Amino acid sequence: MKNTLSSSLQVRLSLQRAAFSLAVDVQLPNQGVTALFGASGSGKTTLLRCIAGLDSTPEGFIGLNEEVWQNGKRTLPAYKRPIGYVFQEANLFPHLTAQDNLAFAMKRAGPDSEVITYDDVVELLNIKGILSQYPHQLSGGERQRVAMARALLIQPKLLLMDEPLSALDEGLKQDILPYLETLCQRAQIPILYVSHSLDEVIRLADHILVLEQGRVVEQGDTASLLGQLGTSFSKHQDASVVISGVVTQQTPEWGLSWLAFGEDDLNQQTIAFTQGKEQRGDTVSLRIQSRDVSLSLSEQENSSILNRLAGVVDEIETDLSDSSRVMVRLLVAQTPILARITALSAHRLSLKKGQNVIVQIKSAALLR
Ligand SMILES: Nc1ncnc2c1ncn2[C@@H]1O[C@H](COP(=O)(O)OP(=O)(O)OP(=O)(O)O)[C@@H](O)[C@H]1O
Repeated sequence: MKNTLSSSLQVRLSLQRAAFSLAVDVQLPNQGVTALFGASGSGKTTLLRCIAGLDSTPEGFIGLNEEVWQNGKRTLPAYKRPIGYVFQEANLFPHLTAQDNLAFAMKRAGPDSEVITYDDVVELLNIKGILSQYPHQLSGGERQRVAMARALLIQPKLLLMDEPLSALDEGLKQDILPYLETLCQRAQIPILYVSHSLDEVIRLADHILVLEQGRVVEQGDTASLLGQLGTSFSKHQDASVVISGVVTQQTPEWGLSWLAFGEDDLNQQTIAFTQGKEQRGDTVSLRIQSRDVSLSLSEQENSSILNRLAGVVDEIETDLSDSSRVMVRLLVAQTPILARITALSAHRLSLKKGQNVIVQIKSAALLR
């Protein structure tokens, strides 16, 4: 089934199921991770299942790059779609070892493309030592890593992940997230990733699609969506922005690295953060939580806060559910940063659009 389409995942679907209706018309990037975010019951799983061909929407259109999987006249059955699917539960065959579960997937692999080799998958997900085990002998996190390996060894052209970490406890989640991050960076295929966790979305997603009652209400690349007001993210208690830049300086004696960010070389600012494995010259993304940002009208020379950046107030949003707080969108070197402060402070500082302020960010609070 071939058609002339631009390079992307195109999904146009409508489905009515009792009181719930799904109506989606989106064109998603054909690379990187797109997070599907939204409240319980908003239709995230239903959308994935329709894309996979597990739920039927005869009128819809689904195409990836030049392949059409569904166009109203013809529908490619689920088992013929080159899709890897990772569910909340690993769903491995209980009577097969991890290795045999993988071998089963490899038999299903499409003949024409090798996304990733067996050795790479085993190394990437660090499962060499558990290949001879049966699923019941594995921990939840190990089972989920095998399930991810299995999904990749189908050599899919699209990977669907439906809350793959939600059944794991917090410790296991933190153990498995780095594998997932590497997988997302290394896999040269588009990934649709359903999650309720803003933390996971920020760490993994390049793009975000927000669903509400079966409709797409927000979408965009992660950094710009997080930097806007009036979205579900700016109202989130963990509202954050992500800034990317280059490490220009390191002071190991103080355990700090310095990141230069900004629109261009002439208009850059530098921010200190706790040193990790990064080297000078590396590109690094930092998450700044709005609650860790404070504002001042003048330089506080005697402050313990290292990061004191010149910024301009761009927009102020009142919090309808809590009149004691406001969210201020600032531009620092043309980069949006959000500050959640009290309404009283905003009043005392007479904050208004276009005002110059000093944006103070605690280095110790910055997250990689
Ligand atoms: N098999 C089904 N028959 C009837 N209604 C269904 C069926 N599966 C899901 N629904 C309904 O469709 C709506 C969307 O469900 P869906 O599972 O896609 O939401 P979701 O966003 O993935 O939710 P969650 O985050 O809780 O997993 C819900 O109202 C749900 O009750």
